[in-house]
Amino acid sequence: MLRIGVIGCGTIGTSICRAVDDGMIEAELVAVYDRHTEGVEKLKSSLKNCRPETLEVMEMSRQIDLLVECASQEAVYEMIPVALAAHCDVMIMSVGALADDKLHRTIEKLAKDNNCKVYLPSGAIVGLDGLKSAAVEEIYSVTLTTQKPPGGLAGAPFVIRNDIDLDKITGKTVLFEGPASEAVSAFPANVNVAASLSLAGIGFDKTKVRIVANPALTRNIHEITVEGAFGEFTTRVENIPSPANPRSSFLAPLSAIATLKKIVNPFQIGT
Ligand SMILES: NC(=O)C1=CN([C@@H]2O[C@H](COP(=O)(O)OP(=O)(O)OC[C@H]3O[C@@H](n4cnc5c(N)ncnc54)[C@H](OP(=O)(O)O)[C@@H]3O)[C@@H](O)[C@H]2O)C=CC1
Ligand SMILES: O=C([O-])CC(=O)C(=O)O
Repeated sequence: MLRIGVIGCGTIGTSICRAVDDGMIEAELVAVYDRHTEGVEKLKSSLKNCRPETLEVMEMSRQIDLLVECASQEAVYEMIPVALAAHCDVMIMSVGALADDKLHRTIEKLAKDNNCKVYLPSGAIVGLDGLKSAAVEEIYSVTLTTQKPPGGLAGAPFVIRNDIDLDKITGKTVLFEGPASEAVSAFPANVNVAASLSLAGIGFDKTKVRIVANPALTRNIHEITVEGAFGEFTTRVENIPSPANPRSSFLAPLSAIATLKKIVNPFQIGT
């Protein structure tokens, strides 16, 4: 059975561990880790069947087949190279870290040298399947417009740096417009999806991102428009925010669980 370790015991990590615990994913949950000991203990005590150890990445990687990162972009730098060097496959949720070309190339080389896979779930967006197919031929443009209730953008470096008082926003306001390369560091906990889009399509510099604070919303909306030799498509998802972390949409942990189910399933459905 696939042996997994989970880094980050927050919203997504907890959902993944519970899905393994409930038998929804046929895997063994060997270890978990978070920089907050109380988060780890809370998660472990909520599990009915699994008894994971608490292990740091080096020790964890010796005992698992797949490391699941659901912590932060910083954790991708710290832990993914370590796991790949120890011959573990990896799944990355904080995909925005891969906008750093040096890190991207390091991860790609380690994965190839150690014969490992790097899984990037679709996360909170829909349409990556179509984009991947379309990208076989020329893509002319990819645009992501993300709208969140202002509270869902709290703590973003862009908001802090520009001294934006999110409580004072009374109407739909465009906060950011620019390339995905800038968006993922300006809003590291909000538009990791822009990184997945960039990697599946035309790269971080050409993928355009617009981030909108909209106090009229209770949902996180991601709208994607792709134009290319194939024609044009638009997808729009209205995501219910995760109750424990309004920055992350509920679809994100579901996507992580679906990816793990795909890894252990002999049938590989979809592009
Ligand atoms: N690809 C996608 O579509 C999506 C990606 N995401 C990303 O997935 C990641 C997880 O999201 P979510 O579960 O909602 O986040 P949470 O904040 O709920 O949980 C993350 C946990 O990991 C901890 N953590 C962060 N960095 C480290 C580290 N270097 N070492 C150990 N522990 C660490 C956090 O601590 P602390 O609170 O101190 O940071 C926190 O306890 C985030 O980066 C998020 O932006 C989220 C939604 C969609
Ligand atoms: O969950 C979402 O809506 C998207 C998100 O936070 C991210 O991509 O980082």
